[in-house]
Parts: sequence; C-alpha cells; structure tokens
Amino acid sequence: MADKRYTGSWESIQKHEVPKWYDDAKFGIFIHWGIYSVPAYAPHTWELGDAQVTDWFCNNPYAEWYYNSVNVGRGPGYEHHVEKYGADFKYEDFIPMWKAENWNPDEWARIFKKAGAQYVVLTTKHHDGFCLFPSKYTDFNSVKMGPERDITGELTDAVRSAGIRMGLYYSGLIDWQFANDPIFDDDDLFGTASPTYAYADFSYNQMKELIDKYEPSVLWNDIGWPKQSEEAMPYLFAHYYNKVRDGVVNDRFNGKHYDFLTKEYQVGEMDRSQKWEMCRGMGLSFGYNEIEGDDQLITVPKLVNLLVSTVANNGNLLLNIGPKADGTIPAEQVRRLEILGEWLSVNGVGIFGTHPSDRESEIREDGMELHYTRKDHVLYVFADGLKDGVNEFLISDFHGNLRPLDERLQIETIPAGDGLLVRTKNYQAGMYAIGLTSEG
Ligand SMILES: CC(=O)NC[C@H]1N[C@@H](C)[C@@H](O)[C@@H](O)[C@@H]1O
Repeated sequence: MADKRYTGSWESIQKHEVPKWYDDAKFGIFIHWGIYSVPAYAPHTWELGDAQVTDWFCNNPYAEWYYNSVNVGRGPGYEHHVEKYGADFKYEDFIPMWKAENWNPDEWARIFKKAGAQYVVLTTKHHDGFCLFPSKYTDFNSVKMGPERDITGELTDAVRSAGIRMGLYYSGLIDWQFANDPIFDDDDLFGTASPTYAYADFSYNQMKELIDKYEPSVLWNDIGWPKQSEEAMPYLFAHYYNKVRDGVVNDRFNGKHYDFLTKEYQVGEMDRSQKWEMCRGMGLSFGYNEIEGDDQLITVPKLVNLLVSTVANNGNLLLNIGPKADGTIPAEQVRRLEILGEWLSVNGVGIFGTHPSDRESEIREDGMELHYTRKDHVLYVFADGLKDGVNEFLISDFHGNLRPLDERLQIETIPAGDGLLVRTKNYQAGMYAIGLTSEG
C-alpha cells in the first residue's frame, strides 16, 4: 500500500519518524557562502555559548554577520569596515565583487565525497536576505546579481551526482531586507524578527519554493519561524514530507516539531535519547573569515574526537566550511576534510550506520577517553587521548576480543576480571582516536 499521506495537522506530522539514512549518516558538511564571503572578516573572539562572552553582537566572530557587525556602528567589525572600505561603502556594494569565478561545484562534491560526508547543507538565504537560488519572490538573488548562477541548483546537482544527499538551510526568522535595525542583544534580535505578516508569507512561500524546486533531504531552518505563520507549519511540514518521504527537519522551527535537535558550538543540550546534530565552523565562524588561518582552526585530533564523541552519543556532526568569494575552499579547511576522510576510510565501519552502545562515554582523569558504538552484535570502542607508544585501558564487563581497525596498530588484549585489558604497543599521534572492533 502506498505510504499514507501526511495531512496539515500536528498529529499527522508528529507520526514522521527519523529516517534510517539520517540516523546512519553521522557526518555532513555545512556550507555558509554569501555576500559576506567577500569582506570575509570578523574578530576572532569566542565560541557561541562561551561563558566569557561579553557584548557578543559588537564583537561577533561570525563573519556571516558582517552586515550587522557594521550596522551596530562600533566594535572591531565596524572599525575594520570603515578602515578598509570607508564608512560610505554599503553591504550591497560587495555584491558585484562576489563573482564565484573559480567555483566548480563538482570539485566541491569530490572534496566532500573524499571526506566521507553523507549529506550537505547549503545556506539558501542567510540573515542578510540574499537568496542563493532564483526565487520568484525576490530579485535579491544569486541569479539576478553577483555570481549570476543558481548556486543551490548547481550544487544540488553536483552533490547528488556524487551520491551525497542535499539539504538546505534557510534563515526563517531573521531577514535584514525586511527589518534591519542594528542588533545589540537578543532583545533586538527577536524584536526585529519577522516584523510583518508580509514577511511571514514571504518566508512561507520561499520555504515551499525550495521544497518544490529542490526536494531537499534536510530542511535546516535557523533561529526560529515566524509566529504569524506558525499555524501553517503543519501544512508546510506535511507538504514537505509528502514530497520528500525521508526528509528531515531540525528543531529550529520554534521547536514545535522536529526530527533532530541541534547543538551549535556550546549552545544546545546533547540528549542521547533523541537524535541530535552538532554544528560548528572549523574556527569560530561559519562564513569564511580571512583572519582565521590554520592556527585558529580546530586541530585534526580535536575534530576526530568531536566526530567520535558526537556519534557515540546519538548525534551527527555537521561540520561547516566557509568558501571564499571566488568559489574556492580555503586550503586549511580542505586539508582537515582530507585527513578526516583518511581516518574514516579506516575507522568508518565503527561510525557509519552504527548506533550508540548502552555503554556511556568515559572521560578518564588522565585525559584518555573511551567512546562506544555498536552495529548489531558488534561493539566498537574508540580510545582517544592516548600517548605515543604504550597505553593501557580496561573495557569493563566485556567478554570477547577486540582488534584494531587500523592495521598499523599493534595491541595486546588480556582478560582481566569481568573485562578485557587492552594494551597498545606502538600508538602514534597520527592515528588520532583508535577504533577497535569486537568482530572476529
Ligand atoms: C543558535 C542559533 O540560533 N544560531 C544562529 C546561527 N546559526 C549558525 C549556523 C549560523 O548560521 C549563524 O550565522 C546563525 O546566526
């Protein structure tokens, strides 16, 4: 019997279950690309949610917030703009400078495939309101100006041709084409959010446009959804799920319905009992920030640890890249994707398609971490924080044997009480977190 259609009621859409592909995917690539990629500047300050944050919006590390960082009229973003471009240089003056002259979507898709990414999420409209697709509802888009290309369409085709799923990000609540008062704090942020019914209709129509035109596997809405069209949400989700049966939506449509929870840097709670997704840039920004060089980006060991600890606790990692205005991905970001891909080519069997084990992650006093995943009857153990050479750790309440996924690693295993003592003999830092499998 054909799948039952969803109807425009909260009761109907709540029946939607997290599809296997999303649960198994574990690793996706987030892409923030826009007008802000031209100035590509933000102060390198804090992670979102860092307790040390003071005056976030006037010291915003998010380069994609460039418009507001200038609009507030003070702080390092504003000073940088005035010094480099002059006080009269408007944000829209960057549009003709965004040429994407070196953009090859197939090259991006090749890089993502090699990295082991299973899905991609592209900003189709960020807070500045500029659309990376030929919207019927505004000419402020990447076909009519700037790159003069349907970035969403071209990347969707390239990504799908590479066998990767395509998701779309949309800034549902904030659009500085409709309300562009300077944002100094959260009150301002939510005070300028979706100011009119006209905007609520606009965003509803654009979300439907994106669904109908691209049939994305992920609808990644950001910050929230207009209150004025909250009643229309069940219909919008039903329309989406009827069109994309195994599509997923995140928890930023005011949290009234979601397939997965979101965490962003230090904001958001990780709840193992539900599917969730961790998103972050490789530095402190999502949009390309030219002052974030290799030293300012997350190290590869920390990146591998983030992936392992996220997956072991029922999450996916949505790792962001911030392409340059010309369409190239900064070399230091590509390098990290390449190394992550190499690690996954050896250890991915313990990551992709696995589920959290009932064993909780262990963070030991000496800095060593043990994370567990399982696939059917097979247990995978990931040990991180190891030192060169010999390391010892006990897998408690375990009867069986473990062997390394990385053939370079030599280990000894010794039954010890109700568990198994594992001793590495030749660990090297370049192995990052080591994966062990109970599969014979
Ligand atoms: C927690 C939250 O609402 N963050 C909004 C934040 N999301 C990031 C993925 C980026 O798109 C930021 O620019 C955006 O403000």
